Amino acid sequence: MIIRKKFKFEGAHIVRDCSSDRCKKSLHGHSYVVEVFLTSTKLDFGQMIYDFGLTKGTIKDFIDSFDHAYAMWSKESEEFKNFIKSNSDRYIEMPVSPSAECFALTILFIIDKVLGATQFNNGEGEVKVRSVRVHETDTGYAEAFLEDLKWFDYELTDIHFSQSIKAEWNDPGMYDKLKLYTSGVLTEKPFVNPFVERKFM
Ligand SMILES: Nc1nc2c(c(=O)[nH]1)N=C([C@H](O)[C@H](O)COP(=O)(O)OP(=O)(O)OP(=O)(O)O)CN2
Repeated sequence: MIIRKKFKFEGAHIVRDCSSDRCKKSLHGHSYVVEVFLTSTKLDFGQMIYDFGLTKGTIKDFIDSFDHAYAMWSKESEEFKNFIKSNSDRYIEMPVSPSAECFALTILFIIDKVLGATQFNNGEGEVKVRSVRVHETDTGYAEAFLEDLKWFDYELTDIHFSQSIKAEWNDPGMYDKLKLYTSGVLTEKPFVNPFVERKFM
């Protein structure tokens, strides 16, 4: 079984080296729609794969990082990157191009790590991200699966969120915690879901 939760963000980018002239040469934006698909090995005590509400914490905060933000490939020139950094508060530097494909891969990559760093407290099974679909326009989307992550060898430390983005997270330290847990420095899962008092056993 698969569940799906939809998120949205308004983002800006340039996709260098693509075939579309407008896309590769001009800064432009899209109203992105992100669909996150989750699976599990069993249903939780509420007979759900994963309560939709639980995706509105860390996962939503990460996706919302891209809202009103400029997403740029770290391969951009230092001059261009410095221009963005000194003239725009919200930006994300990524080791991959900000194409729909790479947004999907990057969001999938982070959600996979977030789920691994989350302590589930309502009898959930092994909750996994099945895929992430990123709609760039009404007519085009890219969908990334875990097996596609093999195309890139990137680490959480290669993705940089600006200070202004981090300041708006419910926990401004969440990305540092995720990096510490993923690298094994932190041994306890940093994201803890609420305990649920059960009425039916
Ligand atoms: N496979 C991909 N192709 C394109 C991407 C992408 O991320 N992955 N991105 C772009 C551009 O960002 C562009 O702005 C969107 O392109 P397109 O779908 O052609 O946009 P239009 O609004 O012109 O499309 P309509 O057909 O009018 O809906 C280009 N390609």
